[in-house]
Amino acid sequence: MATRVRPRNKRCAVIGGSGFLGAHLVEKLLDRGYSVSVFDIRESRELPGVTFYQGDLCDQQALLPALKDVSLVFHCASPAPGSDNRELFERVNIQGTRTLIQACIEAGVEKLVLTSSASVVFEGSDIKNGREDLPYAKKPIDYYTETKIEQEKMVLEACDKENGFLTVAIRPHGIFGPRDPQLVPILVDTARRGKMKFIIGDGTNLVDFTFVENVVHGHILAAERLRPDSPICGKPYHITNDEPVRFWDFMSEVLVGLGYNAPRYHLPYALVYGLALLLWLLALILRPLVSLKPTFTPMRVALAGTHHYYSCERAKQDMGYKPVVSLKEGIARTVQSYPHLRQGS
Ligand SMILES: NC(=O)C1=CN([C@@H]2O[C@H](COP(=O)(O)OP(=O)(O)OC[C@H]3O[C@@H](n4cnc5c(N)ncnc54)[C@H](O)[C@@H]3O)[C@@H](O)[C@H]2O)C=CC1
Ligand SMILES: CC(C)CCC[C@@H](C)[C@H]1CC[C@H]2C3=C(CC[C@]12C)[C@@]1(C)CCC(=O)C[C@@H]1CC3
Repeated sequence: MATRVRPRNKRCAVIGGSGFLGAHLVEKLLDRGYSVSVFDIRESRELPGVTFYQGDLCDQQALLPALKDVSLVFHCASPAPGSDNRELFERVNIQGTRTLIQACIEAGVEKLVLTSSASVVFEGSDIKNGREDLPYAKKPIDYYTETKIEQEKMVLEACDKENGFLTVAIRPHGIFGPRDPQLVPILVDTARRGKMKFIIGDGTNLVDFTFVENVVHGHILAAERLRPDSPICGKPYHITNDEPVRFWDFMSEVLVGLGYNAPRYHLPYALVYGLALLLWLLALILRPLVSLKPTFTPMRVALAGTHHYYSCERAKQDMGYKPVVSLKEGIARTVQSYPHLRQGS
């Protein structure tokens, strides 16, 4: 029997495809008839239609086989944002992205879709309905944000219609959903250690939390709309649930859904932020002797106590984006997917 050869424009690669977002993206791409190469430093679960390449993004020779005969690349690899390893962020997010762009050009890839972050404009103070024309953070709040800014600039500047290499950046915010390794697990761990009793600030700050399937939907729309005549070339796009929610209502809904108490007592934002900063400094000073991992980092406190929600009007206009799963439904599906994190299990 003759094997069906998939057209080149249905072959794509997902860099970081073993991760939370990457794996959801791979599953949706398969549903839509793509064949997928996954490139990741970590192994992923085997799926029909997926060829897995294990390697480091910073190694061009390792990347090239994964990009062979591929016209579309999604780049969603990054070190975990919670780390404070500057060298690792610079190596993977900056040097690795530069290497990936060179490898894409060498392999004849036509389109590159970057997973950036709405946090590239966040400096720790309120952002309400922020649009994509906000300037990049001048004082990024951590190394993750600092290197995500450089990464996004590099990818957007590489957009070259004349030579047939098109790029776009998707900026999601607060991704959550089944198999997320950070938001729900960190929240539950904090609750289990009895530290989720307090609301930082007055609890009215609005935030975007975006269900993973909406983020995937935004990536695929961008990839399919990315053509030389399209307005999206070389631009960043916010992708959110378009339903800003009070940070503490969201946390409470997840906690209560899993059988834990919602936080009740208020603490002043400035006090908690100051303490988090002190702890962070202490951890830095003591690093040669002992490894301290504070739960309440300055970044987490800033995210928990300020407004940060973004407009996705541009994505609606230029690519017809509309969330496919509501916040309510997303929370219900997420809570259901973590039976092992329920209170008492
Ligand atoms: N989780 C969130 O709330 C948000 C995430 N993002 C971005 O979305 C992307 C995906 O994030 P998640 O899926 O949450 O993270 P994740 O940690 O689950 O996935 C990242 C993947 O990148 C891989 N990776 C790391 N270093 C690598 C290297 N040197 N070479 C090859 N692969 C490497 C990891 O092994 C992992 O599988 C990242 O770019 C992140 O900055 C943006 C906004 C919010
Ligand atoms: C201990 C509690 C005060 C907070 C627990 C939940 C947090 C772990 C998460 C709440 C907002 C999340 C978030 C991110 C990571 C996880 C949270 C801090 C990002 C920093 C992930 C990477 C990004 O690009 C931006 C995200 C913003 C929201």
